[in-house]
Amino acid sequence: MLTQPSIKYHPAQIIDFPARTWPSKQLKAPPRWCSTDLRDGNQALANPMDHAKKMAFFKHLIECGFKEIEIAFPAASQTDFDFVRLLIEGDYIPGDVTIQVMTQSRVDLIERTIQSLVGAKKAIVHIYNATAPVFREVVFCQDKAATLELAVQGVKHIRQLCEQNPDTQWTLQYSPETFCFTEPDFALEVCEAVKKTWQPSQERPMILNLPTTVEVNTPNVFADQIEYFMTSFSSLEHITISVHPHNDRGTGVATAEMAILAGAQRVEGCLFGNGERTGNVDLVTLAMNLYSQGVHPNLNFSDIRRTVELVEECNELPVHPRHPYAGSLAFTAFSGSHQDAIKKGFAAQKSTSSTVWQIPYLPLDPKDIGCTYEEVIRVNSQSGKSGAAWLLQENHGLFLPRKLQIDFSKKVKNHTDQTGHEMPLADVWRLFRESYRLNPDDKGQMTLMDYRSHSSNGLQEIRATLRYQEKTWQLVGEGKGLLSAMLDALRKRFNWQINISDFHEHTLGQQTKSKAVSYVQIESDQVTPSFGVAIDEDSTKASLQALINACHPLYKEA
Ligand SMILES: CC(=O)SCCNC(=O)CCNC(=O)[C@H](O)C(C)(C)COP(=O)(O)OP(=O)(O)OC[C@H]1O[C@@H](n2cnc3c(N)ncnc32)[C@H](O)[C@@H]1OP(=O)(O)O
Ligand SMILES: CC(C)C(=O)C(=O)O
Repeated sequence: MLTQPSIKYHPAQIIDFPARTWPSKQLKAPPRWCSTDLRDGNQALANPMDHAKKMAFFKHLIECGFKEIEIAFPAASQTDFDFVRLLIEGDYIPGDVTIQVMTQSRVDLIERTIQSLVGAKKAIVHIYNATAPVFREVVFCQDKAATLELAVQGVKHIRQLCEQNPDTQWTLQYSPETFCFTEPDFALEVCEAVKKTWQPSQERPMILNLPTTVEVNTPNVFADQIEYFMTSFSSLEHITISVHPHNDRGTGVATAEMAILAGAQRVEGCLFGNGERTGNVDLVTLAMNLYSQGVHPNLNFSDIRRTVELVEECNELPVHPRHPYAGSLAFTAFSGSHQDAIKKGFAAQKSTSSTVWQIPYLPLDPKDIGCTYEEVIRVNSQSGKSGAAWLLQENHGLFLPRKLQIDFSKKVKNHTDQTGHEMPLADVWRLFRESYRLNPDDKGQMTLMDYRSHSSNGLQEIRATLRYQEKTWQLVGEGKGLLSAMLDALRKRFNWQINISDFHEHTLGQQTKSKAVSYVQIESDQVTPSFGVAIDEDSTKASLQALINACHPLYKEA
C-alpha cells in the first residue's frame, strides 16, 4: 500500500531557543565570502571542469573580489590534485587570496590533500564528517563517541602534517556535515573537541563551517541553531563561524541571510546557486541583496553578463532567465501597469537631484551590474500605452503626448493580439511611422514641398505647395497663426472641415538637437479624430507637415 506523502515525512526537530536576538537585527555588513564553485559546484556537474575551465573560473572569481576560494577536493581525482599543484607552482594565487581544499577524515586522503598543498603560502584545510543521527546510524554505523573521534583523529592528523610544513600559514576548517539536523548539543560537543585538538591561535586560526547539507527546515530554525551554537560555544577567539547553506527547499538565500543576522561571519556558496541537487546558496543573489540594504557586498558583479557567460560555459548549465539580478529577464517588464510605473519612476528620478534609487518594480539599477535600460520594457499584448511610448522615447527620443500614447497603444494591441507574439522595437517603430505618416519616402504621403508666409494686420497668410502621388497643388490661406492659416488653405482647396484638437512639439534627443518633432490631432465630422507626426529641422515645417499627416484619412480621396 502507498503511504500518503503527508504522513510519510517527519518534520526535523526544532530548537527551543526563546533567548534568540536575531529577528530584530539588520544586515549591516557583508560576510566573508568563500566560493566553493570549484569544489562543491564542480562535484555536482555531469562533466567536472578540466584545468582550462577551472583556471578561467578561478581567475574570474578573483576579478569578482573573492579572497577565499575552495579550489578542489585534491584526493578525489588526479585532475583536482594537479590543479592545486598548477595554481601553486604557476604562482597563480594572489597574495591576498587564500585557497581552500577539502578532505574526508581518512588518513590516506588527508595525506594526499596536504601533499597537494606543498609550497602554498596560505591554505585552509577543510575536513568534514557527518554528525546527524541518520548518518551515524545508516552511513557510518557509529555511535556518538565514534563520530566525535573520527573528527578528532582527522584533525590531529592534519595538525601533525601542518606542523611538518611550517612554511605555509595553515587554517583549519571543520564542518560537522549535516549540522542542521544534528542534535545541537552534540554538534557543539564535536566542535569543542575539534577546537581542543587544533588549539586555534592567531597564527593558526580555525573556521567552524556549519552547513545545511540538506535543507530540512525553515530558515528561522537554522538562524536559531546558529545563534544557539555561537552563544553556547566556550570561546570563539581565533574562530570564524561560517555557514554553508544548500537550497533543497528553495530557501538557501534566506537561510544565509538569517544566519548572518544570527551572527555568522562567513558564507560559503556558488555563483548562481550551482551545487549538489538544487544547489548551494547563490552568492550573486546574496551579494546583490546587500546593495538594496545599503551595504556594499565587497564583491564586484559590475559585468554580470560576462559572469553569466563564463559560469554557463564552465558548468555547462544555463542561468535561468528569471534568475534574480542575473537572468536575462530579471529587469524586464512586459505588463502594462508595471511599465507605466517604471516609466513614471524614471521620469521622477530625472527630475530630482536625489541619488537614491526609487524606481517602482526595479529593486536594483540595472546599470550597477553592467546592464542597460533597453531591456527594461518589452512590448506584447499584456502591455499598455506606456510600453510602446517608452520604446519610442528611449530609442527615438519621442515623448508622445498622452492622447497619442492611447491611440498608438490600441494599434499595438491590435497587432500583438493578432500575432500573439512580442513586438520588437523595429516593428513598433515601423507601425508608428506607418500609422502617423512619419515617413518622408512614403509615396502614400502628402508632402509639404515648400511654404511661404507673411503677416499683416494680425493675420498670417500662407502659400504652400503640396504633392501627393504625382499631383501638385498650390494652396493659399490665412489665420491667426500659421497652423490656422494652413487649416484655412486646406478647407479652401480640398473642402476639409477640420479643427486641431491636440498639438505638441519638442526638440529631439541629444544627437539630433537641431530637429523638432510635432504631434497634431485633428477633429472633423468627415473622419474619426486622427494623429499626424512629423520631424524636421524647421520646427514650423514639422508642425505643418504633422497637420497634413493627421489628415491622411481625408487625402486618400484628394
Ligand atoms: C556534503 C559534501 O558535499 S561532502 C563532499 C563530497 N564530495 C565528494 O565526495 C567528491 C569527491 N569524492 C570522491 O572522489 C570519493 O568519494 C573519495 C575519493 C573521497 C572517496 O572514495 P571511496 O574511497 O571510493 O569512498 P566512497 O566515495 O564510496 O565514500 C564512502 C566511504 O567514505 C566514508 N566517508 C564518507 N564521508 C567520510 C568522512 N567525512 N570521513 C571519513 N569517512 C567518510 C563512508 O563511510 C564510506 O566508507 P565505507 O566505504 O567504509 O562504507
Ligand atoms: C560543508 C560540507 C561538508 C558540505 O559540502 C555540506 O555539508 O554540504
